[in-house]
Formats: sequence, C-alpha cells, structure tokens
Amino acid sequence: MMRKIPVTVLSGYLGAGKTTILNNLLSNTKNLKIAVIVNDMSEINIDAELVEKGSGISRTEEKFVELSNGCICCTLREDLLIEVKKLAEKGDIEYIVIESTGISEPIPVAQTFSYIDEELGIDLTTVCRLDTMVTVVDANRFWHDFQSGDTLLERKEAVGELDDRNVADLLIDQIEFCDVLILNKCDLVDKQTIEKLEKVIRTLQPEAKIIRTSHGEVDTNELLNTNRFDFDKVSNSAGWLKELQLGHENHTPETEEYGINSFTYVRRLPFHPIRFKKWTENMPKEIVRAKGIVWSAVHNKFAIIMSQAGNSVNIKPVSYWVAALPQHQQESILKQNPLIEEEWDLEYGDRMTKIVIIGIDLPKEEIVKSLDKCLLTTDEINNDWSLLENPFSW
Ligand SMILES: Nc1nc2c(ncn2[C@@H]2O[C@H](COP(=O)(O)OP(=O)(O)OP(=O)(O)O)[C@@H](O)[C@H]2O)c(=O)[nH]1
Repeated sequence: MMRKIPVTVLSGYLGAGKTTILNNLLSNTKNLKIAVIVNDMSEINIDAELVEKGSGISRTEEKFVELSNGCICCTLREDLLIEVKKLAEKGDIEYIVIESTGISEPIPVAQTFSYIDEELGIDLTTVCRLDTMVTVVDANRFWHDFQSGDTLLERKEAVGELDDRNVADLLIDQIEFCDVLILNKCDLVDKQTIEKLEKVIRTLQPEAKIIRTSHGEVDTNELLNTNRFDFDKVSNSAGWLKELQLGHENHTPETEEYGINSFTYVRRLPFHPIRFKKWTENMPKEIVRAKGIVWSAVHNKFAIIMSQAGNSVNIKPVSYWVAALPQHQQESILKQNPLIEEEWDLEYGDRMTKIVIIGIDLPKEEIVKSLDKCLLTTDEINNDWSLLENPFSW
C-alpha cells in the first residue's frame, strides 16, 4: 500500500506570522521533500515569493502550488483537492504544508482531507493523512482585532460583497479548531500580557498544544509528523463545548488566575425574544466568548444557537427541538440519545437554554440576574406565547 503523505495546515489571521513560520520550517527541513501550497488572496501572491526567497531551497526539491484569487475554505476547495491529488500521485513528495489565507476557516480545510468529495469523486483520505492543524495567533494584535467589532468587508479583506464575517468570529474559529496553537510575536508583548492571553486562549481551547514564539521560531517537530490530528477530537476541543459537556450548572474551574473563568447558564423556561435580543445587544464587556442553545418563546419548534465572540453576536435557528417532532420520531431519537432522555422535561421535553460564558472578571451574579430578567414572567407564561413579537428576521 502507498504511504500516505502527511499534511500540516497553517491557519491564522492576516499578518499573524504564517509565512515567517513557514520560512523557518523550510530552512530547518532541507532533507525532507516538502510541497508547499500557498493560498494568497492578493493577485501577485507575495507569499509564494517570500517562501521561495526565504527558504533558499531549490525548486527541484520544493513544489509550490499557488492557489490564486480565492481562499482555501470556500471558492478554491476544488482547486485544493485537485492540486493535492496531483502532488500525491507524482510520488516524490514526502510532506505537504498548506499555508491557508488569513481569512480562511480551518474546518472546511480539515474536511477536505477527512471526507471523500462526492462531487469531484476525489478521496484524499487514500493518499494523504492530515497530521497537524496549526493556528497562529498574533499575541500583539489579538485583543485589538478581537474587540474591534470590524467585519472583513470593512477591512477590505472579504472574499466578496456577501462575505459578512466578523474578524472576531474568524479568530475564534481558528482558535477553537486546532491541534497546535502558536502564540507568535511574543517579543512585542510584556510577559504578564502573554501569560494572561495564554490563559484566555487555554480556556477557549483546552486541548491544543500552545507554543509561544518570537519571529516564528518553532521546533519543526511541533509542526510536522506530530500525529496530533483527529477530526472528532478537534471538533470537540472548544472550551465552550467542554464546559457544556461537563453539565455542571455552576461549574467553576479550580484556578481562576488572572480572573479568567467560565460558567454555564441553564434554565428550563423560555426567553422573551425581545428582551433576550436586547440583552445580546448590550452584553457585559467582561464576556470574551459565549455560546450555547437558546429557547425563545416564539420559536417553540426549533432550538436557537447563540454565538458571541468579542463584539460579534450571531443568533440563528439550529435544529428542531425533539419535543416538536412527531411522536414516533421522538421515540427513536430518545432511544439513540440517552442523554436527551435523561434531561427530558414532562411538559417541555428537551426545550431549555444552556449558554456557556467565558470571560475575564465575570460579574457572574449580575449576568445571571440580567439573563433571568429575559425569561418569561409567570404572567407571560400563562398567556399565549405565540402572540409575542418575533424580533429576528427568520
Ligand atoms: N516583531 C515580530 N514581527 C514578526 C514576528 N513574526 C512575523 N513578524 C512580522 O510580521 C509581518 C507579517 O508576518 P507574515 O509571516 O508575513 O504573516 P502572515 O500570517 O503570513 O501574513 P498573511 O500572509 O498576510 O496572512 C512580517 O513583517 C513579519 O516580519 C514576530 O514574532 N515578531
């Protein structure tokens, strides 16, 4: 059987230091035949030039595949698939490193290597093995970018006019889906700031290996052939998800260094949709990350997902409540999911709100009180909920 080519993917926001890390890596692995796939948004593909010059490795040993005018995660997924397959079939490549654009999300890239693409009929899992998903974070710019509230469009970094992603959402996606997280540019930040940032990132991403670097200098063994990647494991590695799975209503981590803490807000009553929406528009500034399932009184059929990062809040329907499904479906779902059955309420079924809140110096009691004020009052519970106004566009 053909040996599968290991693949490392470098993600990270624009300017975090991906190219610098790649250059260091290439100059330290001169005996390994590495193919580099560089995906740059700009027309001149500056990254590829830098890689070439910086590494000093000849073209015979290196293969550069530049994917132009798009980003790996969406428009050029097809290109990526085809390029990787071509490289693998050539047979003289020992390793593939992909530097994704600063605005690409890691999950679709990982999916490209984990599942067969039905449309193109390409199955990379037979020729490649995703080895490590690396996310590079700029320790100096992180808080500035995270709290900016900017969208990619405002920064002229979007894929197109319809790309409404927020910088904070992108940063959180990259942090929450990785095996190795490089906290780069530590030379520009004082030690205490780095310690605190690392603790926050550790809370957002409890599983990944965190490595502090300056000028992208990192031991190659931390990036290549680490065998760290596992799709299910990394999909469940986000801090908010771990906290949710713990299932303790008032769970508090043992260490609260730097005031970083988290808790889960759980209620079995619905929110008044307008009051809840208002709450999300004025969230306490101490909250860094909040995510969870919400039960809104005008949306009794489907659960809503609320995801906040920095100044960005997304609220949208996610799936039907099991209790809103026909009886026979309910029964088969409950049979397969003892956890849902365990939490089943005789009147409301699986409808409930569970929000994980992660932050710094969180005024927990105040937050809980303000959220409780969004719940339906006893009077409201006794009235017809369907008459409540729906403030959302869906
Ligand atoms: N002071 C300092 N500067 C750094 C460090 N790492 C990278 N830089 C500089 O930061 C700038 C951006 O670095 P790149 O490696 O190009 O970042 P990138 O993530 O590849 O950027 P994009 O391709 O635009 O997404 C360059 O000018 C680097 O020289 C670091 O650790 N400390």
